[in-house]
Amino acid sequence: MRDLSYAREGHQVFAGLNLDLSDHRVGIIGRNGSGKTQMARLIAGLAAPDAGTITVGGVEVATDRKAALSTVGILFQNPDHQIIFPTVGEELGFGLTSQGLDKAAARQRALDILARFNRPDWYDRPIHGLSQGQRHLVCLMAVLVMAPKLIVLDEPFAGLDLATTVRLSRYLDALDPGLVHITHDLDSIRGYDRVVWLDQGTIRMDGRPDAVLPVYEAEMRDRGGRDDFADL
Ligand SMILES: Nc1ncnc2c1ncn2[C@@H]1O[C@H](COP(=O)(O)OP(=O)(O)OP(=O)(O)O)[C@@H](O)[C@H]1O
Repeated sequence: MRDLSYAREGHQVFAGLNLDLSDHRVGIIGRNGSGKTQMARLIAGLAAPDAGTITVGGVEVATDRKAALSTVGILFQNPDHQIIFPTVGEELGFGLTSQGLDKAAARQRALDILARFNRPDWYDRPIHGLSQGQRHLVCLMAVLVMAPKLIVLDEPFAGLDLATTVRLSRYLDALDPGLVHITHDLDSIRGYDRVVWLDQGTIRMDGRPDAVLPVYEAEMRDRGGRDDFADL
């Protein structure tokens, strides 16, 4: 991100931010409202900056939407905000056909990824009949089928049972694409290469997890211990 400025409905979220997230696995932490989700949307090219540029793997994601689709994938907390199509197969094939792949090739790629996740019978399954955890898995497969260079995770495990969370985290950790993981669950990023602490749209601290997380935790406990809600 270079000289990034971005406002939403009059609220200045970022003003001249510079940040390079080229480490393999980066955790992003910060209080509610610090700008994490807006940063995720900007990195994925779902929103365009008012000024400055965001480049992922050489692609300017806000302007080159087609290239951005196969460069960066994003997983949200709520899969229902992400899923568009009635069946699993259509959901998995959509990104591929919009990249110019013909229907038969897209179907094969979708079947391949379903087989990889041990769900060969899901192609024609209606998504409304899947559980929340299963829908998360569909979203993850829809991202992976595009073979992106970077995956942005915006609290994707909230509401999932522990076994599913551990399994999905384990899977994501072993992947080749870079990860930018936004979370309030500090344990899930302790083993990452780097943690960036966002505070009111600026970088408060940036470094290895064992340097950043203890300072963050101490400050949050200190703030939480006071009866002052004015800073929310
Ligand atoms: N549609 C909007 N209109 C106006 N302001 C907005 C809008 N969306 C977000 N904001 C503001 O932008 C700032 C950053 O919001 P953001 O959703 O990125 O926070 P966050 O760090 O993801 O918070 P949380 O941890 O609660 O999810 C907040 O001050 C928020 O009020």
